[in-house]
Amino acid sequence: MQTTVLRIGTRASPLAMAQAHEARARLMAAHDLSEDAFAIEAISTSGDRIQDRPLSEAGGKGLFTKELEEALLDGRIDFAVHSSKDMPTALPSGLALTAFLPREDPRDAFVGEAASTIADLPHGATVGSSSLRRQALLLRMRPDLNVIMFRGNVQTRLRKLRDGVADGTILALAGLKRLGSQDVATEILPLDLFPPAPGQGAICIESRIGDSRLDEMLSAINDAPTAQALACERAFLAALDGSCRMPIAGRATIDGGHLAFDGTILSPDGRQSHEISASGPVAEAAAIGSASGEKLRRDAGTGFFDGWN
Ligand SMILES: NCc1[nH]cc(CCC(=O)O)c1CC(=O)O
Repeated sequence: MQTTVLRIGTRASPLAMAQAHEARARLMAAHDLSEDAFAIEAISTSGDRIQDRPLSEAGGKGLFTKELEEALLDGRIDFAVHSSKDMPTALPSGLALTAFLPREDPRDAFVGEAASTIADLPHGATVGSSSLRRQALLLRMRPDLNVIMFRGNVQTRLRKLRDGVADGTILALAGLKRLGSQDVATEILPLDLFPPAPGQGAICIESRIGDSRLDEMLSAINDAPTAQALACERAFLAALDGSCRMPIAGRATIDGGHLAFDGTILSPDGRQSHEISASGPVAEAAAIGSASGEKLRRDAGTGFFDGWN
C-alpha cells in the first residue's frame, strides 16, 4: 500500500498544469503508481500576477519560479515541474534540476489573423510578443512590423488576437501541443529563421538536493539526451549572463554520444546578430555551451550588451 503522497508543485496556468500531469503520468507508468500517490499543488507566482509590463523589466525569469522554490525549501512540496525555458541559470542553494522529460518540438509557431504566414502580413502589421528574442527575430525578418507587448498565458494571448489587439503572435509549438491547441498555429517557423530559446520545449523537475528516494524515482523518467542538451544550453545562457534582458537563442541536439550546438544573440531591433555553431562529445555538454557563450561575448564586444538596456 502506498503511504506517502508526493506533492508536486506547479504554476496554475493550463500549460503548467498539463506539464505537471505529464510528469505525474510518467512517474505513474515508471513506478506502477496510481494518481492517489500524488497531490498537485497549484501555486501562483509573481510572473503570473504581473501583466502590465514586460517581465524583463519586472525582474526577469525568476518571477515564474520564486514561489515554487520557496515551497520546495519550506518542504511544502516535494518537487516542482517547470518549463526549462523559464528557469534562471542560478538556482537557490539546496535545489537542483533533477530530471528532464523528453523534449517536445522546440520550434516557434506563428498564429496569424491578418495572414497565415509572417511573410504575408501586410506592411506595418501589428504582432504581439513580449519575448525580446521573438521581437528581434520578427524585426530581422520584417523591419516594417509593429511589435507590441503581449503578456499573459497562452489562452489570454489567443483571446487578445481574436479581439483584434494584434494581427498575429508567436507561441511555442510545444506549449500549443501540450494544450491540444496546435491547430491554431498557421505557420511553423523554421529553426534557422526563428531559432528557439534555450530550454524551449523541455519540461524540467526541480527538487531538494539529497532527497535520495525521490532522486531514484525521478531517474526513471529522466531523458538523458534532453538533460545533456539542457546542460549545454543552460551553460551557454549562464556564460552570457542570460537574463531576460537581451535576445538570446540556443539549441543543442544529441546524436548518440555527439552534441551539436547553435547559438545566436541579437540586438533588440534585430539588425545586428552574432552566431555560433559548435560540437563535441556529450560529456563536454556544459563546456561547449559556456565556451560558445564566451565566444559570442567576445565577438559582440562589450558595447553590444550595454547598449540596449
Ligand atoms: N514563458 C511562457 C512559456 N514558457 C514555456 C512556454 C512554452 C513551452 C515550452 O517551451 O516548453 C511558454 C509559452 C510560449 O512561449 O508560448
